Amino acid sequence: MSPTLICDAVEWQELKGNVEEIKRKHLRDLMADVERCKSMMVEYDGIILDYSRQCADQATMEKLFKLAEAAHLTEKINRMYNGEHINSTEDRSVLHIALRAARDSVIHSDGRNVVPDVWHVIEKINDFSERVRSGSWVGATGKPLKDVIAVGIGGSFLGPLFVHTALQTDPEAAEFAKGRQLRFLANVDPVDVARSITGLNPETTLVVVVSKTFTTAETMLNARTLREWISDALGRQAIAKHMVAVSTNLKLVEQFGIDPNNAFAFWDWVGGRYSVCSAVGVLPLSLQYGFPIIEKFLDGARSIDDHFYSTSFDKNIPVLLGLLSVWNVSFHGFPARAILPYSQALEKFAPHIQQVSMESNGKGVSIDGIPLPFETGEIDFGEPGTNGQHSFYQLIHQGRVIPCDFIGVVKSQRPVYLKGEIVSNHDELMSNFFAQPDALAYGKSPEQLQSENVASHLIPHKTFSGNRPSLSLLLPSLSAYNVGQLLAIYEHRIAVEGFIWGINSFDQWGVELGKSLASQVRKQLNLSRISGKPIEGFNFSTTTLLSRYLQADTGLPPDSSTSVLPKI
Ligand SMILES: O=P(O)(O)OC[C@H]1O[C@H](O)[C@H](O)[C@@H](O)[C@@H]1O
Repeated sequence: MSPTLICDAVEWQELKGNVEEIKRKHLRDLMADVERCKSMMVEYDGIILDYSRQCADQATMEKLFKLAEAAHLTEKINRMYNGEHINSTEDRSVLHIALRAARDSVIHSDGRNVVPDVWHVIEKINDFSERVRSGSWVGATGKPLKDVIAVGIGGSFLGPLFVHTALQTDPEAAEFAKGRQLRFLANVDPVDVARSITGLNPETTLVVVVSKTFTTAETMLNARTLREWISDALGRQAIAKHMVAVSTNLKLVEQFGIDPNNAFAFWDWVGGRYSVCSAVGVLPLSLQYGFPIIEKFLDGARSIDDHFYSTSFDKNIPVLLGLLSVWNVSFHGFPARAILPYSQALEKFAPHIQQVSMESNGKGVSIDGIPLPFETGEIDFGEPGTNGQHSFYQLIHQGRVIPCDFIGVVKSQRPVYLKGEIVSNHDELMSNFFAQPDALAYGKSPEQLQSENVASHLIPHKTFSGNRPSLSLLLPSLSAYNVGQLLAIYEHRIAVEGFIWGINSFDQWGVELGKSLASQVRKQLNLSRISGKPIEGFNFSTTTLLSRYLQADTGLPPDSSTSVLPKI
């Protein structure tokens, strides 16, 4: 494929022209065209995508599909599914689809069919989680392990947290989780350690250390801290019963002191932020809910993998979503995207997508290393509706234009109805899901306000310009299967955006610089605390702040020969 930039393609220029036309139209008028709206609704496997409230028309869509062809989208998707090294800067394939592939499918990476490897680990998780859950695997003092702390950060944390939070209130999953707890320890802040162990007994706790590299500073210090917490209470030999690991680096797992038999592997062709369907998510989630529930989650993701691979662009939900994001960022110039699930169970969805999207697509050069003359990625943020409505929606309605993803669920996980109320509680929630997109699209004109006899000095304040784009995704329910579908839709959408922009969505060099500067600070803190060495090699600003920091009492005993665990 040629190393030219997509913005030089005639198809890109065509869209530049189209956006000027679209800007002259108001969504109010676009929404009046029923044929247009019909063409902007697709359904697959129970999920409906309605993108009729995008500032776009059928001509835009045709041009976006042409842009996709110009960007060789189909070839790029095929190269991903064929296990080619599309993550070229790390010389790796990108095969999270293999993590949820059917047992009999064949997916190659470097000449090897990886599906049997995947299923070998799945079987091991199934077996281990069942032993822990049934009480046949017990802790060092013979007690069943009913609580799990998953230690990990970034991709080794956010996806599993999102899925866990979504399943916690699913009636079927909750039934299987009775009497068990799953907690996460991500931040290296000792306060997070204190929170994660408060109320837990080491005798009945299993710690799962999750790290692709097994070198991440935060995770390793937290893992050492929990190792200390267990051995302090139960002795060093208890580690074998109370700590297991998920990693691609099984050598380091063993060096840490975890029995290699209790390590669950994954592979370098799984990116951290795309790893929730590997042992990273499947192990802690199976410990909590049992593997049969998590298998449904994998099935849901697989359904979308098949759809993404084989469906034409005009009916392909992840492709449509990805193209619309490119349209909003690169042609309309909208820098952000709000993710607004009308479901409290999806409260950790936006934080997960923040990593998947911003770590994948926040890049400054093309995959061939050419500086980009256009912006990539978007600023993702979000909160469940209706909470967001009482927080930042003011800005979305009358301030800056932010394309919104409204995500709704037809059937509540926990229906409630109060006698005498005109609607059920879920209907009340969903009234907002259906109303907000129109409020954004149509707005409210000064003429409407005048006809309502609004005082003239308030008219500018109460006017809504409208013409603010959104799209709606309606899921039938929020079962493990649907959660898997939602995850895969966003994973592939984000890949589509990167494929169109011509960047590498699967590396993350931008996280390295801060890490290496932190290690210089760590060395300085050690030298200053232990031997009173002066601060050297930092600028005026950092030197001043470090001096202030070092002057204060740490709250720790001066003698560093004993460990101190959080007081709880
Ligand atoms: O799983 P680990 O190797 O511990 O990595 C955890 C995280 O580390 C870094 O911050 C990367 O940018 C993330 O993509 C990754 O998920």
